[in-house]
Amino acid sequence: MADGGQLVDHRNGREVIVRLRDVRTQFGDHVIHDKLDFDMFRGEVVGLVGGSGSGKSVLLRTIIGLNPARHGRIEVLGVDRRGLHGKAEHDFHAHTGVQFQDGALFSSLTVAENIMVPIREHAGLDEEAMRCIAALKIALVGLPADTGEKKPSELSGGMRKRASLARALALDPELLFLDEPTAGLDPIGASHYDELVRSLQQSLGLTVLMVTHDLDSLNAICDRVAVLLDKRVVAGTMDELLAYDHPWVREYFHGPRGRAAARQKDKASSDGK
Ligand SMILES: Nc1ncnc2c1ncn2[C@@H]1O[C@H](COP(=O)(O)OP(=O)(O)OP(=O)(O)O)[C@@H](O)[C@H]1O
Repeated sequence: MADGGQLVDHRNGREVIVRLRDVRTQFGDHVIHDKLDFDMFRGEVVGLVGGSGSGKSVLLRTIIGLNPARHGRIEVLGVDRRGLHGKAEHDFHAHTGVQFQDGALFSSLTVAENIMVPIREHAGLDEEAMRCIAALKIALVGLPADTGEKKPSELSGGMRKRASLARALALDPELLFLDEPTAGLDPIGASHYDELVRSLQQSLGLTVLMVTHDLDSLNAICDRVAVLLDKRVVAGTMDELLAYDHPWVREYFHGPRGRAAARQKDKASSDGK
């Protein structure tokens, strides 16, 4: 195994933007991650998969600093997470955007007001400028302009996901974390969301970590896949993981859903020729 939990070394001089070494997380006696290494390179989309309860959301929360690691080193954007407190931590959050599993929009606020929350907290702009930025982000994620005046409860599930993505992009982050963003969407809605993330990643130069159960998303937009296995990360391209011999990996990637997703990918690439 190469550095950072990689099956094959993909560094090739690329900038490591997230670097975890020997990380352990636990709740009481329940150890979730142990001796975990993980690297992410600038500009890539990494899908994070693993069995239910394997610790995907906890890993994401640990990287962004919402869950303290018991042991190990976590560097994000070249900064040691553990050394961040007060203003430095506050500034750090401006460089990262998060779309939580349930969207986590404030139900009493309109979509525009939701997007303005992080801007108000970090940028200190006047009301008019914040409204302009909110309108821009709403357009960026492909929502109609009048969505800004609506409450989250007035939106469809797919629109709420886009609204929550717009809020995650409010401060033009370098790093975007998405926790099961396509859960609950129908396959067409999910594939439109995937296309949106890919095009935003390319146009804005984002680095994206996406927790997912969705094999279609992995095939469609992820450059590499990180699998949580036995409390550690094993990361590689889809082809490298398909060749990796582990019971969970075999069942996940080579089971009926894995085969269907692979057929879909083959069809998409032959249609594109
Ligand atoms: N705040 C917490 N306190 C105690 N245990 C927790 C806490 N958060 C998560 N856990 C436990 O950590 C483990 C990993 O949880 P996590 O939510 O990361 O799993 P997951 O891989 O994202 O699962 P799923 O795919 O079902 O969403 C679970 O056993 C969960 O019960």
